[in-house]
Amino acid sequence: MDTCLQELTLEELKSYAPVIGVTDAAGQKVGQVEKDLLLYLLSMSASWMLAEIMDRFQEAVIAIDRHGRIFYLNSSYSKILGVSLGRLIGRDIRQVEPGAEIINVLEKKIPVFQEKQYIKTLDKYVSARIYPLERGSEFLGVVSIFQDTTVEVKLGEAVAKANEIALNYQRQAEAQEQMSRLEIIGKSPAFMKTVSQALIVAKTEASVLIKGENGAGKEMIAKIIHENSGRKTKPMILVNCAAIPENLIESELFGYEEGSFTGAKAGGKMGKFELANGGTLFLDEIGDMPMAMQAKLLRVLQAGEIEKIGRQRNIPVNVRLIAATNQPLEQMIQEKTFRQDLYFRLNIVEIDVPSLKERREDIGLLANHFLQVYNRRYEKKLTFSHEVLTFLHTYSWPGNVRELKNCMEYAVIMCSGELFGISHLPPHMKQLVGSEEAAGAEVMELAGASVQPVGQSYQGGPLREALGALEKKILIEAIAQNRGSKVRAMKELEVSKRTFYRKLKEYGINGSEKDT
Ligand SMILES: Nc1ncnc2c1ncn2[C@@H]1O[C@H](COP(=O)(O)OP(=O)(O)OP(=O)(O)O)[C@@H](O)[C@H]1O
Repeated sequence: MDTCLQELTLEELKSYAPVIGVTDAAGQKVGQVEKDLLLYLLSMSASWMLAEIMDRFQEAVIAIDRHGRIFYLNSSYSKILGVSLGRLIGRDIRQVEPGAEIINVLEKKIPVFQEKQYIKTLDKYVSARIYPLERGSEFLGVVSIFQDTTVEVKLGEAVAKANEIALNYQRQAEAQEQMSRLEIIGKSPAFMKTVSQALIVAKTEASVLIKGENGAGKEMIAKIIHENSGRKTKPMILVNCAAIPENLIESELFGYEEGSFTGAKAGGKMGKFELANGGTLFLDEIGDMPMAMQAKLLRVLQAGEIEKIGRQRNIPVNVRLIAATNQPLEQMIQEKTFRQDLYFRLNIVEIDVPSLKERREDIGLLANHFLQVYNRRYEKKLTFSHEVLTFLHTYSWPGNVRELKNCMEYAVIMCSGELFGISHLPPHMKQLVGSEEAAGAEVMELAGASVQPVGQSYQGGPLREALGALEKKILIEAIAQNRGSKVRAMKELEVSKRTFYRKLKEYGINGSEKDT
């Protein structure tokens, strides 16, 4: 039978007689051809066409049969992997590319899509789609189609890096701005990292546990968090857990109703939780909170409401909690003096404030700042002598920034001239000048030393004022000798908590607002 070959499909061709007559476009017989030869030629031309098409793809294609033998590769495969096709056809994929994902698909027969796969030997990234090849229920092999995404990935990484740098820069600028607004001094990387962490956590509602030595600036960091949070228009209330007698802590925190106990104030009393409602409650020296109180605090944090003494119904409160400590709470948990459940509730985010000796770059800045502050306050014009500056940089500062601040105030008060020399340092520092202890050693033995008379002669004026000035100096010095710990200074001076904190407030020592 004569036929027009272009119109035949392979399937139709198979049903034809072994010899097929061939006509031209006008229907004229032009010759004949054997069916088998025609079938062969057609199958060749089909696979040749397919290969031609596949070679136009930018994606690399590799196909293996069910035994793992490579039977097809397109030219992008050889370009991306830098291998010649001839060397790979017929080889076992397990030997060519051991560990390749295509081997997993061969074994599991489940498709795999990989976004960013790194090929170490080529230093290239590829994204791949790997499918099992099936005809009906028969498994034939696997095809993997992948793309070289190295340029995109590296570009993406460069953009991410640039963004990170820009973000860091922005964070640093933000940190600087906040620091100057709140008069917080520092430039050391360690301190700047702490400030940056505070700014990040400020935007969240997470409870924060601030750790650091006495006087290192934990309260300052708490202020940064509050001032940069959504609660900044509401109060930040400070509670120094160490300064409140154990029997008063509950009424301080939760308040009481009028007439709820003998001695209760008329009209009752608002507790710190109520005062901080909508804002932030800063619990300083949380390690000093008695165990019974820890349990009550935990209950409040879990329930979001307080039990006011003498009141029937609980009061809902919305308070963000920031706690601070210089004590090893983890060890206290082991010793059963601090509740583990409370620790986890408080320590959603932990921020460490570095001690001053861990950031000596900040000493000069801080010393200068405080000298200017007290020069203005006491109307003086003190400048540092060379020896004092050297000493300040080598001293170990066990009381951290607070000790440095007190030292500056002491010198400005004591110095009658304009040059701040060694003789104007507090006695416990003066005696270290030139000694090895000044150079980084802890002044442990001074912690228990008795307070020395400060040795300033009477300079005129009423006795009441002269005694007041002397009392203030003694308080400052006692705190400095106790490495900034007010609690220890108070015990050493053998005065009641009430008197001690009233005097601190009276003389404006160390921000009396936290000493509730
Ligand atoms: N970076 C700083 N810049 C300026 N002043 C600072 C800085 N750090 C701390 N201070 C000042 O030092 C004193 C002690 O700081 P702060 O009360 O924040 O320390 P603390 O770690 O909370 O102390 P404590 O352990 O006694 O609670 C405060 O008067 C504070 O104003």
